Amino acid sequence: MSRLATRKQFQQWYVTCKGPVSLMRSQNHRVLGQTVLEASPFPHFRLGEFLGPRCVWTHFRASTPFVFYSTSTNSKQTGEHVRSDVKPNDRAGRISSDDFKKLLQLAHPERWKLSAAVGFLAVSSAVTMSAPFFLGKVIDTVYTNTSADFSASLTSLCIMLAGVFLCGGAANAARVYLIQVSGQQIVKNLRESLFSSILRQEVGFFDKNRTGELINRLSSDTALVGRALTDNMSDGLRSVAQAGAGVSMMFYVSPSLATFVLMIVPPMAGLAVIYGRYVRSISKQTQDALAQATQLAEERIGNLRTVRAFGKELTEAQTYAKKVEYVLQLAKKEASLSAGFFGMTGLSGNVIVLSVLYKGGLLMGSEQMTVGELSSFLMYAFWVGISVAGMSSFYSELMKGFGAGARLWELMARKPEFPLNEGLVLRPEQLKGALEFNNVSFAYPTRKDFPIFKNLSLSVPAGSVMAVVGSSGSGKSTLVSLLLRLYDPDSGSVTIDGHDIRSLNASWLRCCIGTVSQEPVLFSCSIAENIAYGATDPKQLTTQDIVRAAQIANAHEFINGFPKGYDTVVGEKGVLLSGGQKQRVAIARALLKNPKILLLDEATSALDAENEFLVQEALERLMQDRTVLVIAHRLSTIQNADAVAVLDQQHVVECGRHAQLLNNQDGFFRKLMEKQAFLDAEQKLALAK
Ligand SMILES: Nc1ncnc2c1ncn2[C@@H]1O[C@H](COP(=O)(O)OP(=O)(O)OP(=O)(O)O)[C@@H](O)[C@H]1O
Repeated sequence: MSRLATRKQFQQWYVTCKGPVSLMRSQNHRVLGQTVLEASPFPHFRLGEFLGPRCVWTHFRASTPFVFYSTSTNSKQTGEHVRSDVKPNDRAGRISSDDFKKLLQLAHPERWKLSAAVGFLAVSSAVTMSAPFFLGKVIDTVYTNTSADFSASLTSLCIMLAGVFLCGGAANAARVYLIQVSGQQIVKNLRESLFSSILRQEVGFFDKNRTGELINRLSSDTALVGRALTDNMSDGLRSVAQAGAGVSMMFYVSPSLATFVLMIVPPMAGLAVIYGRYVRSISKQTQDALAQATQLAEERIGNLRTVRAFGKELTEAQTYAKKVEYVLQLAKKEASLSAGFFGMTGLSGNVIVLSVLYKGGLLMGSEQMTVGELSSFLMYAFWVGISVAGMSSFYSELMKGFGAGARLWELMARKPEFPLNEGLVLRPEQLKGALEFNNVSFAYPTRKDFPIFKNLSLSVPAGSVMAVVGSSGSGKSTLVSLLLRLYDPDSGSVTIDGHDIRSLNASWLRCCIGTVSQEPVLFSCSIAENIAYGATDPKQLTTQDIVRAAQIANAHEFINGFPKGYDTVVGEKGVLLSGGQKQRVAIARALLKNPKILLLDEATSALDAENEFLVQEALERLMQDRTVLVIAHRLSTIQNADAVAVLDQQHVVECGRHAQLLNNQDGFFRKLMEKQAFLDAEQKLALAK
């Protein structure tokens, strides 16, 4: 979470957006105020005008795409019309000593390889920079051709030079190898710790952050940091060393020609740098636009079934076409600017060479320079030009690395709101499974102004089955999330056998609770692997264990019906299985977990009669001897439960046995059942027709 400490920093952040926006100020997750801007300041306004100086965390919601940019740092953030957490990176473009330290720490385990690489770099650069001098000597030897043993001295000079070049080549190869291996090692370490840091975060974090953005940090930001530390650092060092050595050698070979060159090069190089920066900013815009198009494509392809079901292929294709058209326009602009840039740099390079030849020719005419010296000088000028160009790209790549690094440190340092593996672990015989919600009030972190529960209390005795009913959106699934401690209540407590779950070890707690949801998610691997996922230690499992679980879950037969049996791969999210089959695999998975507490979310979508029977039978077997909280949609589940809790108006309005609740003529449950019965009758009528 980045802190926007002073008003001055705020003042420099601007927003462009065509539609209404709302800005929310909060501190320590408490909303301090909200400003809704309907239309007046658009399309361009300054954040500082609307937000106070002590605002440390700002939520921004807009109805159309928006862009944030800072005039002070020239950095920018874009977004779609969905909500976004604004974290302007005021440090963009500036390197703090802390950032530098962190980068160095990252390189520390690879210090020996990197030091060796720097040694090889020194050797290869020395060879590269001595080459023009000795080549000049060769040219002079050939040109003057006066001595009697001309052939012998030329041969020995060339053999010596070939040996030196061979050493230079070998040193360069060793440098490249060591740098690349260390870079990959650093990226690997970074990815490992970032991935485990992401997995440790609480579920609320994933409500606020987009998956695509996190994946991007994992794949490209880590690669950028690795490259900045290794390839860029090595290329940068080489450029600096070669530019320094080149300029010195130019002065050594001909001080007057070197002074002349240094008078014309800096202004031209300055112009090229300014122009290059402009080209880079356009290129950044193209990248941003491309990222938006890719994001759209990713989401629509990932949810192709929904697109198809709504017949939106054409609309989506047109939306995508508009986005890529925008990318094309920017790319054309970039192309013409780049064309100008490269044309100009090529021309200026030739102008410099021409000037050196002209001035060098004059010096040769007055016998102040030999042909070999002029050749050496030209080669040094060429190397200096290449090294200076390398230094400018080194700087921009290093900045990119620092920017990516800052985003990674932030994520890696983030402490999850609930630690995963701390707290009390009960002994197996201590765990009975009695559940209790005591005066629980709760609102989701992303919607603090929309309470889901107010002083809700509910008690589920150990070993009993509690059915939870209520209209859609009344908070049934939220009860399950609180029990799994995916979120913490704002007030009140949730207890298991009298222990507040906040005091229990969260990993252990989740091992004691089995869940089967309406739409179970399977992973894209084999059926056997999906079932084994439920076991605490899958390595201890035998094939018989998996088959037995599948048999109890009524899944064995259909699995055996597949040509590859238990090795059948189920596709992304289990898309290659039917709804009923997925549920039975999920039940087998839960059976292997053998939990004391079971949280079930019955499927609302009707299965065919046979599947319904098989799933129901499997569920009944799974429920035996456990405390069960079931979000019930079937009358039979409600009738067979030990108690039924009815959720409405943010709390439990009724709780008791099915028959008892039905007897209450004005009760919410009775009305719900009447409505349900009415719906059922209508469904039967529709089927009969
Ligand atoms: N991650 C979330 N962030 C913010 N709000 C949420 C989140 N998940 C659910 N909600 C909101 O919380 C409320 C209760 O949702 P919940 O899923 O618990 O209801 P439900 O009774 O299970 O509904 P249904 O029967 O339709 O599945 C809804 O208004 C929903 O929009």
